[in-house]
Amino acid sequence: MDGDILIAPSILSSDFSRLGEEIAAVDRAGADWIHLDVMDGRFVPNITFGPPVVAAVRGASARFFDAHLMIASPDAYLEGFAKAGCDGITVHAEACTHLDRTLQAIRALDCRAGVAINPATPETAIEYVLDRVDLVLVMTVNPGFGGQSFIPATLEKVRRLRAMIGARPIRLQVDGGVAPETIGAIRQAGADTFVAGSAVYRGGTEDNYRNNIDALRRSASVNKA
Ligand SMILES: O=C(CO)[C@@H](O)[C@H](O)COP(=O)(O)O
Repeated sequence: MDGDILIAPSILSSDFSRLGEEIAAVDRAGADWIHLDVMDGRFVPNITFGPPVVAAVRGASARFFDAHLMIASPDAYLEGFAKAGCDGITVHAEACTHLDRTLQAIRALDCRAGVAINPATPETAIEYVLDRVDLVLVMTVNPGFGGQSFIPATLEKVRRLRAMIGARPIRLQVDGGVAPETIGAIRQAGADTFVAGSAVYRGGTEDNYRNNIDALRRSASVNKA
Protein backbone atom coordinates (compact mmCIF):
# COMPACT_ATOMS: atom_id res chain seq x y z
CA MET A 1 0.00 0.00 0.00
CA ASP A 2 1.04 3.57 -0.63
CA GLY A 3 1.26 5.25 2.78
CA ASP A 4 1.34 8.76 1.40
CA ILE A 5 -2.18 8.83 0.00
CA LEU A 6 -5.26 10.03 1.82
CA ILE A 7 -8.82 8.96 1.03
CA ALA A 8 -11.51 11.51 1.90
CA PRO A 9 -15.08 10.27 1.44
CA SER A 10 -17.40 13.02 0.23
CA ILE A 11 -20.51 13.01 2.41
CA LEU A 12 -22.56 14.38 -0.49
CA SER A 13 -23.15 10.76 -1.51
CA SER A 14 -24.13 9.62 1.99
CA ASP A 15 -27.64 9.20 3.39
CA PHE A 16 -28.28 12.69 4.82
CA SER A 17 -31.10 11.38 7.03
CA ARG A 18 -28.37 9.51 8.99
CA LEU A 19 -25.45 11.87 8.42
CA GLY A 20 -23.69 11.32 11.76
CA GLU A 21 -23.90 7.53 11.40
CA GLU A 22 -22.70 7.71 7.80
CA ILE A 23 -19.63 9.71 8.87
CA ALA A 24 -18.88 7.32 11.74
CA ALA A 25 -19.25 4.36 9.34
CA VAL A 26 -16.64 5.62 6.82
CA ASP A 27 -14.35 6.52 9.73
CA ARG A 28 -14.47 2.90 10.97
CA ALA A 29 -14.17 1.68 7.38
CA GLY A 30 -10.77 3.34 6.94
CA ALA A 31 -11.35 6.91 5.73
CA ASP A 32 -8.43 9.28 6.42
CA TRP A 33 -10.39 12.54 6.19
CA ILE A 34 -14.08 13.46 6.05
CA HIS A 35 -14.86 15.73 3.10
CA LEU A 36 -17.72 18.19 3.70
CA ASP A 37 -19.37 19.57 0.54
CA VAL A 38 -20.78 23.03 1.31
CA MET A 39 -22.93 24.49 -1.49
CA ASP A 40 -24.88 27.73 -1.61
CA GLY A 41 -27.02 27.62 -4.76
CA ARG A 42 -25.07 30.59 -6.16
CA PHE A 43 -21.52 29.45 -6.82
CA VAL A 44 -22.88 26.02 -7.72
CA PRO A 45 -26.39 24.95 -8.74
CA ASN A 46 -27.08 22.99 -5.56
CA ILE A 47 -27.53 23.72 -1.84
CA THR A 48 -26.32 21.52 1.02
CA PHE A 49 -25.56 22.68 4.58
CA GLY A 50 -23.73 25.22 6.74
CA PRO A 51 -21.91 25.46 10.08
CA PRO A 52 -24.78 24.24 12.31
CA VAL A 53 -24.86 20.89 10.52
CA VAL A 54 -21.06 20.58 10.70
CA ALA A 55 -21.21 21.29 14.45
CA ALA A 56 -23.96 18.69 14.86
CA VAL A 57 -21.89 15.91 13.25
CA ARG A 58 -18.47 16.93 14.57
CA GLY A 59 -18.73 14.34 17.33
CA ALA A 60 -19.28 11.50 14.87
CA SER A 61 -15.58 11.25 14.00
CA ALA A 62 -12.23 12.52 15.24
CA ARG A 63 -10.84 12.52 11.69
CA PHE A 64 -9.74 15.66 9.87
CA PHE A 65 -12.86 17.61 8.80
CA ASP A 66 -12.05 18.90 5.32
CA ALA A 67 -14.58 21.59 4.36
CA HIS A 68 -14.88 22.43 0.67
CA LEU A 69 -16.75 25.71 0.39
CA MET A 70 -18.47 25.87 -2.98
CA ILE A 71 -19.93 29.23 -2.08
CA ALA A 72 -19.71 32.78 -3.40
CA SER A 73 -17.89 35.37 -1.22
CA PRO A 74 -16.86 32.91 1.52
CA ASP A 75 -15.13 35.39 3.87
CA ALA A 76 -18.20 36.00 6.05
CA TYR A 77 -18.56 32.28 6.78
CA LEU A 78 -14.98 31.24 7.58
CA GLU A 79 -15.23 31.81 11.32
CA GLY A 80 -18.51 29.90 11.49
CA PHE A 81 -16.99 26.85 9.85
CA ALA A 82 -13.87 27.05 12.02
CA LYS A 83 -15.96 27.26 15.20
CA ALA A 84 -18.12 24.38 14.01
CA GLY A 85 -15.01 22.18 14.07
CA CYS A 86 -13.54 22.18 10.58
CA ASP A 87 -9.81 21.38 10.53
CA GLY A 88 -9.29 22.57 6.97
CA ILE A 89 -11.21 25.07 4.90
CA THR A 90 -10.91 25.19 1.11
CA VAL A 91 -12.25 28.11 -0.91
CA HIS A 92 -12.56 28.48 -4.67
CA ALA A 93 -10.18 30.85 -6.42
CA GLU A 94 -13.10 31.79 -8.69
CA ALA A 95 -15.23 32.83 -5.69
CA CYS A 96 -12.73 35.12 -3.94
CA THR A 97 -12.11 38.76 -4.89
CA HIS A 98 -9.04 38.91 -2.62
CA LEU A 99 -7.90 35.32 -2.54
CA ASP A 100 -4.62 36.02 -0.76
CA ARG A 101 -6.48 37.79 2.07
CA THR A 102 -9.05 35.00 2.38
CA LEU A 103 -6.33 32.35 2.66
CA GLN A 104 -4.56 34.35 5.38
CA ALA A 105 -7.87 34.62 7.25
CA ILE A 106 -8.31 30.84 7.19
CA ARG A 107 -4.86 30.29 8.70
CA ALA A 108 -5.52 32.98 11.30
CA LEU A 109 -8.46 30.84 12.44
CA ASP A 110 -6.01 27.96 13.02
CA CYS A 111 -7.35 25.97 10.11
CA ARG A 112 -5.40 24.50 7.21
CA ALA A 113 -5.98 26.68 4.16
CA GLY A 114 -6.99 25.19 0.83
CA VAL A 115 -7.63 26.65 -2.60
CA ALA A 116 -9.75 24.93 -5.25
CA ILE A 117 -9.99 25.48 -9.00
CA ASN A 118 -12.71 24.40 -11.40
CA PRO A 119 -11.97 22.30 -14.49
CA ALA A 120 -11.87 25.35 -16.79
CA THR A 121 -9.57 27.41 -14.53
CA PRO A 122 -5.85 27.28 -15.36
CA GLU A 123 -3.35 26.35 -12.65
CA THR A 124 -1.68 29.74 -13.12
CA ALA A 125 -4.66 31.32 -11.31
CA ILE A 126 -3.16 30.14 -8.02
CA GLU A 127 0.55 30.48 -8.77
CA TYR A 128 1.03 33.47 -6.48
CA VAL A 129 -0.79 32.07 -3.45
CA LEU A 130 1.07 28.76 -3.15
CA ASP A 131 2.98 30.02 -0.11
CA ARG A 132 -0.36 30.71 1.60
CA VAL A 133 -1.89 27.25 1.25
CA ASP A 134 -1.70 23.80 2.78
CA LEU A 135 -3.84 22.16 0.11
CA VAL A 136 -4.62 22.64 -3.58
CA LEU A 137 -7.83 21.06 -4.85
CA VAL A 138 -8.20 20.32 -8.54
CA MET A 139 -11.86 19.82 -9.42
CA THR A 140 -12.04 16.97 -11.90
CA VAL A 141 -15.77 17.51 -12.52
CA ASN A 142 -17.78 20.72 -12.56
CA PRO A 143 -18.78 21.18 -8.92
CA GLY A 144 -22.34 20.82 -7.71
CA PHE A 145 -23.21 17.15 -7.89
CA GLY A 146 -21.86 13.70 -7.11
CA GLY A 147 -21.76 10.83 -9.57
CA GLN A 148 -20.35 12.71 -12.58
CA SER A 149 -17.67 11.42 -14.95
CA PHE A 150 -14.03 12.34 -14.43
CA ILE A 151 -12.85 14.97 -16.98
CA PRO A 152 -9.61 13.57 -18.52
CA ALA A 153 -8.21 16.99 -19.50
CA THR A 154 -7.74 17.79 -15.79
CA LEU A 155 -4.95 15.19 -15.52
CA GLU A 156 -2.50 17.52 -17.24
CA LYS A 157 -3.40 20.23 -14.74
CA VAL A 158 -2.60 17.86 -11.86
CA ARG A 159 0.80 17.17 -13.48
CA ARG A 160 1.56 20.87 -13.87
CA LEU A 161 0.51 21.64 -10.31
CA ARG A 162 2.69 18.86 -8.94
CA ALA A 163 5.64 20.55 -10.66
CA MET A 164 4.58 24.03 -9.50
CA ILE A 165 4.22 22.90 -5.88
CA GLY A 166 7.74 21.50 -5.87
CA ALA A 167 9.01 20.82 -2.34
CA ARG A 168 6.33 22.86 -0.57
CA PRO A 169 4.39 20.87 2.08
CA ILE A 170 1.10 21.16 0.18
CA ARG A 171 -1.36 18.32 -0.36
CA LEU A 172 -2.59 17.98 -3.94
CA GLN A 173 -6.22 16.91 -3.81
CA VAL A 174 -8.60 15.86 -6.57
CA ASP A 175 -12.38 15.69 -6.43
CA GLY A 176 -14.89 14.33 -8.92
CA GLY A 177 -15.21 10.98 -10.64
CA VAL A 178 -12.52 9.39 -8.47
CA ALA A 179 -13.01 5.61 -8.69
CA PRO A 180 -10.85 2.46 -8.92
CA GLU A 181 -10.83 2.94 -12.72
CA THR A 182 -9.48 6.53 -12.57
CA ILE A 183 -7.48 6.83 -9.35
CA GLY A 184 -4.31 5.16 -10.71
CA ALA A 185 -3.83 7.69 -13.49
CA ILE A 186 -4.58 10.57 -11.11
CA ARG A 187 -2.03 9.27 -8.62
CA GLN A 188 0.53 8.90 -11.39
CA ALA A 189 -0.12 12.52 -12.39
CA GLY A 190 0.90 13.56 -8.87
CA ALA A 191 -2.20 13.81 -6.66
CA ASP A 192 -1.95 12.48 -3.09
CA THR A 193 -5.36 13.24 -1.58
CA PHE A 194 -8.51 11.76 -3.12
CA VAL A 195 -12.09 12.81 -2.53
CA ALA A 196 -14.58 10.14 -3.52
CA GLY A 197 -18.33 10.20 -3.02
CA SER A 198 -20.20 7.57 -4.99
CA ALA A 199 -17.17 5.26 -5.19
CA VAL A 200 -17.06 5.09 -1.36
CA TYR A 201 -20.73 5.27 -0.39
CA ARG A 202 -22.00 2.79 -2.98
CA GLY A 203 -23.54 -0.29 -1.40
CA GLY A 204 -24.94 1.52 1.62
CA THR A 205 -23.30 -0.56 4.37
CA GLU A 206 -20.12 -0.22 6.42
CA ASP A 207 -18.72 -3.45 4.91
CA ASN A 208 -19.24 -2.05 1.43
CA TYR A 209 -17.58 1.23 2.46
CA ARG A 210 -14.55 -0.70 3.75
CA ASN A 211 -14.26 -2.70 0.53
CA ASN A 212 -14.71 0.45 -1.55
CA ILE A 213 -12.00 2.37 0.34
CA ASP A 214 -9.63 -0.63 0.15
CA ALA A 215 -10.25 -0.88 -3.62
CA LEU A 216 -9.38 2.81 -4.06
CA ARG A 217 -6.16 2.45 -2.06
CA ARG A 218 -5.16 -0.68 -3.96
CA SER A 219 -5.80 0.88 -7.36
CA ALA A 220 -3.89 4.04 -6.42
CA SER A 221 -0.86 2.04 -5.23
CA VAL A 222 -0.73 -0.42 -8.10
CA ASN A 223 -0.61 2.38 -10.62
CA LYS A 224 1.90 4.57 -8.80
CA ALA A 225 4.78 5.57 -11.09
O1 LIG B 1 -17.70 18.47 -4.59
C1 LIG B 1 -18.17 17.58 -5.22
C2 LIG B 1 -19.15 17.83 -6.28
O2 LIG B 1 -19.31 19.19 -6.38
C3 LIG B 1 -17.67 16.22 -4.99
O3 LIG B 1 -17.09 16.08 -3.70
C4 LIG B 1 -18.60 15.09 -5.27
O4 LIG B 1 -19.42 14.82 -4.19
C5 LIG B 1 -17.79 13.89 -5.64
O5 LIG B 1 -18.65 12.86 -5.97
P1 LIG B 1 -18.18 11.66 -6.86
O6 LIG B 1 -17.81 12.23 -8.21
O7 LIG B 1 -16.99 11.05 -6.18
O8 LIG B 1 -19.38 10.77 -6.90
